[in-house]
Amino acid sequence: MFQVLARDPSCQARRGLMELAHGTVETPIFMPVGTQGTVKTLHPDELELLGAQIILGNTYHLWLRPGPETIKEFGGLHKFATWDRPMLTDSGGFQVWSLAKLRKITEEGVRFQNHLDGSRMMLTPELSMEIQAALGSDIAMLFDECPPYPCERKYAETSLGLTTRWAKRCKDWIEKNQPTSGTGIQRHFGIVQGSIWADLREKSARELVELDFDGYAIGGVSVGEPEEEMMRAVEHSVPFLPENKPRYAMGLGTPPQILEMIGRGVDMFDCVMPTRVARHGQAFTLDGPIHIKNLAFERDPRPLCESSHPHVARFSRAYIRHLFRAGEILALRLLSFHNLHFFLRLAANAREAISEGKFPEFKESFIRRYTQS
Ligand SMILES: CNc1nc2cc3c(cc2[nH]1)N=C(N)NC3
Repeated sequence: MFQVLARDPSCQARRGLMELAHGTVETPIFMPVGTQGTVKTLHPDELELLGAQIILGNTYHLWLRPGPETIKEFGGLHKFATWDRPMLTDSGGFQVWSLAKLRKITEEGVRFQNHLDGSRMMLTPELSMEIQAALGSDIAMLFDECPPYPCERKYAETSLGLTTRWAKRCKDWIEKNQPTSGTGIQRHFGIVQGSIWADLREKSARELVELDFDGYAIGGVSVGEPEEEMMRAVEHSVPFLPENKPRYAMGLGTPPQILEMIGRGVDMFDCVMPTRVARHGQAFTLDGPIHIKNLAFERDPRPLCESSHPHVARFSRAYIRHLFRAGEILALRLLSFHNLHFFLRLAANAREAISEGKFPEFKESFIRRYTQS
């Protein structure tokens, strides 16, 4: 399922290939987030034009609406959304934590109030696996418990025990029901927890590796902790994860954070930032982010960035600023397209640099230029 093609000689960065049911994914990879079955404002053809290899969907959102029955009737999420490349679905653990109200965590699962209509619901490891099988994603995330940041050590310790026991229940469900779901074998990734404690991160990683999954995510990061805590959580987890399996840092991050993580041996990333900040007028450039509403761009004839995709580079900053201030939907689409292209190119350039054995130099020069302005 995963093959390491090249390792940078002076850091932990590696280049790899993931063979999935809907195609091959090169790593390091950035995965656009398509929470409700769409990457906001963009058509699947545009995602292909961007070179997106794999996108994310969310079990929690799609379970609540339109519901797994509808999606199953269309043959799974790929057919429903007409996206025929790989998809990864998150398990709902984090979304219940971050979105639902009145959460109650029990050994059985998480009881909560649906954030759409307030109805009481219960998500369990088995149900999360069942929903993801119905979605037919290429990679399904295990159902985990996400400790808030900050939290007491005791809480983190108890929580990671629950995450491991839930991982075992997911594994039992998979072995009993291995969903080929008509769209080929679905892979499953465990999620390492343990919050900010190195020994708990090690314990969580070892327990998940013992259960043996197709890949491993580092969870409990990008939940409001300081950047150095995020880096340490990865440094304390990666050494206990198998070299020959993909590693996925969930929910992050900025371009510099992604490069720092690649240098620490992380292969996969997802973040809503590129598309979310686009809807607020922020565009990423090699000289750092710009806010298109800024008066400075009123007559600026240049494209958003020198590395912009032709699909967007044909428009001046002045024109996009006008559209954005006029509330034109095209502004949101152009900025979303541009920002995703920026993140996808960052990953593609990182892959090249790793193959050339020059990743540290690439990382340093990118971050220097990106942060100097
Ligand atoms: C935006 N930050 C973020 N941190 C995350 C952490 C997790 C996650 C999603 C995240 N997104 N999904 C999980 N199932 N568990 C851990």
